[in-house]
Amino acid sequence: MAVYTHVPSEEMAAFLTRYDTGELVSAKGIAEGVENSNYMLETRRANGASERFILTLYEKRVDEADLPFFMDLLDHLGANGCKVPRFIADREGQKLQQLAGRPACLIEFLSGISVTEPTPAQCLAAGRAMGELHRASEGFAQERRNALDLPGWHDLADKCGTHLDDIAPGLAARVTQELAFLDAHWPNALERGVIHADLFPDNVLMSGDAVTGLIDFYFSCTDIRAYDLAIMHGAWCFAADGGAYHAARGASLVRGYTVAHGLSQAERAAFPILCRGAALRFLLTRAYDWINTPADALVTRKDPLAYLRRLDFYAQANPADLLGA
Ligand SMILES: Nc1ncnc2c1ncn2[C@@H]1O[C@H](COP(=O)(O)OP(=O)(O)O)[C@@H](O)[C@H]1O
Ligand SMILES: N[C@@H](CCOP(=O)(O)O)C(=O)O
Repeated sequence: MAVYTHVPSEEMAAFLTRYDTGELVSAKGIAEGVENSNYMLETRRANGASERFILTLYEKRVDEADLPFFMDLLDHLGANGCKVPRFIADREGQKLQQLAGRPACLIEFLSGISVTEPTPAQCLAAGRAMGELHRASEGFAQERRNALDLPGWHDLADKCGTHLDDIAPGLAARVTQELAFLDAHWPNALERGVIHADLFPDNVLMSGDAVTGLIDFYFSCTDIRAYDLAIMHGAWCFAADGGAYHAARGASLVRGYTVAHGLSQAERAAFPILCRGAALRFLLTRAYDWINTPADALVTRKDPLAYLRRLDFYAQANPADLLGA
């Protein structure tokens, strides 16, 4: 359950009077997500027309100072043909508000559902959507450092320390060994650009095989572009429990991306290493949350070991199996 901050309905209704959205009819906390508090709002205008919105209160990892970057990026991507939600301004032109003591924004609602076990056709469409996103972001001039880059993984591993071994015996040593490998082999020279950095199936809204929306840009940053595809590969191409690898999903995802954006020889050659880095990144953030979130907290902790299994897979994978022919 990701509603960390409870907003009384009177406060929510008063908040909405700042906007041209009509009056609040219903507000429901959204169970999905782990980072922020999200509510689905329904409003009704004087003419009876109803509309839906997302209300997000920023918690935990989102720094308020980064919100203008995310807002400008989504404006830019939307203007360049990507299906991303707009941040909605109040009557005075303000998009960033305070609600219940937290930074908060009203956001356009996009329809669609997230898939759990994607088909190759859905992977193709999702890969294409990421390729289009990377193309569309080429004219975006702002930059944001990725705090969860290789030095950031070292920091996280240090913070987790020997508690990693409470999750699985030997995990601390495995992480140290992997960091040493990545320090020696990370492909820093690859092309960089704006990346989403968390384009998991739950952040892609779909209708059948078509992508209807890309959401949750709160990790977006400037980093190696093909690393974004590697993150997607780990998130889309394994059984939901992190078990079996589905080669047909991997081939379709990469094909969709390649059609929309292209993937250079250097990016292909480095892809297994990028996948190892992506797997370690999610292993570490999940492990950190596992260690630091009480077992009875309202949020469902995500399993770090599902990413250890992916890491082990990528460490011995044949590149052709990851990329398709
Ligand atoms: N713009 C949107 N349109 C429709 N649904 C959304 C939108 N933004 C968020 N959601 C819903 O809220 C859930 C949590 O949002 P998300 O941004 O992923 O939260 P978190 O940052 O906490 O992980 C999503 O899985 C989706 O169901
Ligand atoms: N995708 C990450 C967690 C971040 O959650 P999201 O709901 O913001 O995508 C993971 O699976 O570890």
